[in-house]
Amino acid sequence: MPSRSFSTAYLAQAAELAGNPGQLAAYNSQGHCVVLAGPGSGKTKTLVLKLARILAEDVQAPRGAACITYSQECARELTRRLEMLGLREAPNLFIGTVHGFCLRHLLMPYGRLADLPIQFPLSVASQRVSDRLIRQSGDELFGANHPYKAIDLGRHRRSVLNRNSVAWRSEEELAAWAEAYEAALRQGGLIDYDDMVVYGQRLIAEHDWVLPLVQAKFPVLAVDEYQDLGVALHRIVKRLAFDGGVRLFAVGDADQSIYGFTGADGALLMELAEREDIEPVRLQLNYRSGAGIVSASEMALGEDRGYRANDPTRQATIEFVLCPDGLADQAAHAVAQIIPVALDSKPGRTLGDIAILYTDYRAGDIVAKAVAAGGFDYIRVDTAAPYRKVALTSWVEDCAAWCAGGWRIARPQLRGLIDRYLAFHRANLDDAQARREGQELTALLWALRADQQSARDFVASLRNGILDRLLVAESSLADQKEQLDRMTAALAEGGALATLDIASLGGRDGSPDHLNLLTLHSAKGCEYDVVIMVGLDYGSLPWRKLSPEKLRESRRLFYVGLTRARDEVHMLYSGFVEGRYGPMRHGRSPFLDELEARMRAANL
Ligand SMILES: Nc1ncnc2c1ncn2[C@@H]1O[C@H](COP(=O)(O)OP(=O)(O)OP(=O)(O)O)[C@@H](O)[C@H]1O
Repeated sequence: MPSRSFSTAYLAQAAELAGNPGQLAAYNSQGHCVVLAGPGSGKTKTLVLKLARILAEDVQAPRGAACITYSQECARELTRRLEMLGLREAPNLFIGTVHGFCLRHLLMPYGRLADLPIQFPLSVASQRVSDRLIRQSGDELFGANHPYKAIDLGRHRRSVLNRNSVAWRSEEELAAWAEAYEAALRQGGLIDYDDMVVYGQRLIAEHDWVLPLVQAKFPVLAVDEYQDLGVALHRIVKRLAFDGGVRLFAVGDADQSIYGFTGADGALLMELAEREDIEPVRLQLNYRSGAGIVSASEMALGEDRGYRANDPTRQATIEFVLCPDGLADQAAHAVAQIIPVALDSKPGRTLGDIAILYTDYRAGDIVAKAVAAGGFDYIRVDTAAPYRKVALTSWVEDCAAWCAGGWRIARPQLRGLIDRYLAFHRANLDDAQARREGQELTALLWALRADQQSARDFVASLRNGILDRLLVAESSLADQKEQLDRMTAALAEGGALATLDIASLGGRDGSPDHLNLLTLHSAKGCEYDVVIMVGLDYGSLPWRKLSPEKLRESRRLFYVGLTRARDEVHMLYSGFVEGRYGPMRHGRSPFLDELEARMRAANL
């Protein structure tokens, strides 16, 4: 057990690992370690504790660690959990997405020296500009209404890194489109999100001198959700760890790999775990779900992984519900029947403990309408959400949480908010400047504390007070400014979030008073008492006529949904999906047929 000074929260959590030999082995590991484990097995918990321990025992400031993950939601969860242990974003602790790491810690410091063929200072294309250039370059090459899809363009760029290879040319149209789009970006002096990782990889692969510089700053690299990170990051990790002497601690679950369309591949995690110089650790206990849900989820996956519930006596509810009149009927049933009963059946359970999961934002629109008609407030996470979570919008939400009362219990911590704010300044601030900026932010947030205030006024004050000035000075934040502008527009009179108050803005990642509406993809990494999955019809999940690989990925998506639940899973279906020309009656999802048959055979 650790020797240096640790917070009480750390000691309490670390003590919990003592009962789990796998977690303990990972926690005590001395070199590179990869934790492979199923849902709810405490991978993220082990990762944050191990990182805290390494930082206290093995690494001296100003050296530190980089902790990276795939999405902004996961990065925020990591930030939250590390803060609870007393660790927060700092010059020697990076907590964020792979894109943020590549931009801030590879391309910005070393890209110019390496003479990368991109323009410095770096300027990141906003989503709007990037979408426009993709569309224009495609139309110019192939004419309007061409059959090629932007999603495939992205996958090709992310997954084939060698532009001189046969693989790059094997999809000739996508290669030509990528080259035209990138030329248009460069003409505007811009890079996009994929460029960050692709050029980050190139920098690391082609310039040996970068390795000791990264290693000097970050002798430790922790990666969460490894299965989602794709081939470019995999190469960055391998080069840093096995050529650059960076110590690696990675966790992931290939069965939860659901981003194949972005080029991610669960096999990369397995490849890593099979190396001789890595200590692999497997975790079997599921702390999250009741035993019935653990068994059912393995049946849904169609694989026997040997996972067990930590508490085999805990009750679980799993039900299949036919709602014959389509998705709106399913949503109405969830609102009128399932949610009221779920709220009543466990003392202290709130709306925040319940989630409705669906396949895409169109289904989200139908669900949101039914939920609003039922009089419930909700938080919605999908592509139709009024703004995307990027580091800046997440930070604004966390400032709101602090001002709305979080300051009383240091959740989030003010120091963490200041350090994240300083990290938005791409130019290195000297100590005096950093202190001044920190003092200014503190004074502003202190003045904005209020238990009740409109979110619109709060965001306007934050922008007028400090943010707009920052955004004018930092062109590399253009993509993030776009999302902040969308947040501002949604909060304006007549906007989708016009009535939001500061506490709800701060609680958009989870609030006891709001039901959670999410796509199955966004639910990754989350947990709820009660999970209601809607749209489980053939043609929706899975789509029909999928390739075997895409069908496997759909099954994993179904598995991710099921495994979010602690106590109850309700699976709703109608037996048809709405098509362009009316209902298409292909029956319910074959995943449900299989699962129900297996559960019956096992007497579950
Ligand atoms: N040793 C332990 N003792 C008690 N509770 C634990 C232990 N390890 C993890 N937990 C709890 O189990 C739950 C799941 O943990 P965590 O989120 O770290 O799992 P995960 O493996 O990252 O899950 P997923 O892959 O589904 O996102 C959390 O509520 C966590 O606090």
